[in-house]
Amino acid sequence: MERQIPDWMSPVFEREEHPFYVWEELMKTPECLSSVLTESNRLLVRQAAEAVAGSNAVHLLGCGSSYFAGIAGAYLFNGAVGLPAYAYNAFEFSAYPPARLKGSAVIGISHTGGTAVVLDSLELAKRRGAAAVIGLTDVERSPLTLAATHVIEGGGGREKPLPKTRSFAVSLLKMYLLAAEVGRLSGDRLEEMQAILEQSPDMARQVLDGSERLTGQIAAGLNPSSSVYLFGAGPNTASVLDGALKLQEMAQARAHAFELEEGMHGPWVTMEPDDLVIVYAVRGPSFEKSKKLISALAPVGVNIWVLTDAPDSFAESGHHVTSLPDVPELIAPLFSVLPLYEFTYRLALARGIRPDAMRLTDERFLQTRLKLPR
Ligand SMILES: O=P(O)(O)OC[C@H]1O[C@](O)(CO)[C@@H](O)[C@@H]1O
Repeated sequence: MERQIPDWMSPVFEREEHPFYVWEELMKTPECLSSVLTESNRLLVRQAAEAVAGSNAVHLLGCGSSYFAGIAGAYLFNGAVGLPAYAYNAFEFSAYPPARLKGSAVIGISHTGGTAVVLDSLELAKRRGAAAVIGLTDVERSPLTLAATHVIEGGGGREKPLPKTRSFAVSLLKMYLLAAEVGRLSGDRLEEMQAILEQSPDMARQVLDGSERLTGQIAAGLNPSSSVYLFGAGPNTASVLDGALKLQEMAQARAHAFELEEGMHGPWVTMEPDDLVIVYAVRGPSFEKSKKLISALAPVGVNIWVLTDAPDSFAESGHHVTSLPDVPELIAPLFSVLPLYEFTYRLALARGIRPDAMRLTDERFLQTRLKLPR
């Protein structure tokens, strides 16, 4: 069948064994975070923050991982900066826009800087009188750069494989730096958060190194037909959404992500004993409820993996436990998502799946991908 493969798609067909591109990109996360922390970028952040500081609300939008980064950003703007903030899928924003965009800040997130509905959304925001139209992209001189009034770049350029990993952490760092600066301009002291962001490349490296062994063990022990359920609350809602997306993209796993409370209102009854349940139990308003979910699931017999900044609370539990860094919950996703990517990569290898390919080596899926409207 006659067809044109776009250039950006060709790397997904290149590698047939470890290390796949997706692994290389994930391992580059620390250096890509460092590339955001440059003097020139700090200037861009300061200029963008001045524009956001005078706004009456913050609207964040993107697709896939970039949308989920927006969800995490909304928690921070609401929780630490005191600006009402909302996150949207970019198509939803452009087709069903919120009322009263005048005077607001609209932040479009796109790793590639070329996703059409993100560009449409920023044009709409300008027409409707937004006070600031900010773009976060990892690709310099991308269409997003032209569409936005302020752009925060850096981040290592376009990821080669279709499933993106480092882009989520990079978008979060840019957004957190922006929020911290807006907070500073408004008189809030977010110094602890700022200090952690400065150390984020080293901390990300520690999380990646520290979780590699356990994530490999969990992946190797999982039954090929098992589903994966992910539960997270607050900012870690973004982590479970992105974790599930990567499990689908890289390992074609049946993965389901839920806000903690939502998952307890029905979806849990579809679990089977061989399934894996991943629960974020992070100190904060949802910690006790997460613990109760974990202990309530015992009779079902599922495998449980707890990601927590309070590992002592689960020392005797018999579950898989990953220790997360001791950081404020509002910026936790920058680190807490990383073990999920490692697990997903190992699961793809264990299941004989090429994680770069997003199933496009199967002609039927390739034909569909080429026809999907973007
Ligand atoms: O951030 P961008 O470049 O707009 O792309 C969005 C999404 O597209 C994908 O690459 C493929 O669906 C996701 O991994 C990513 O989150």
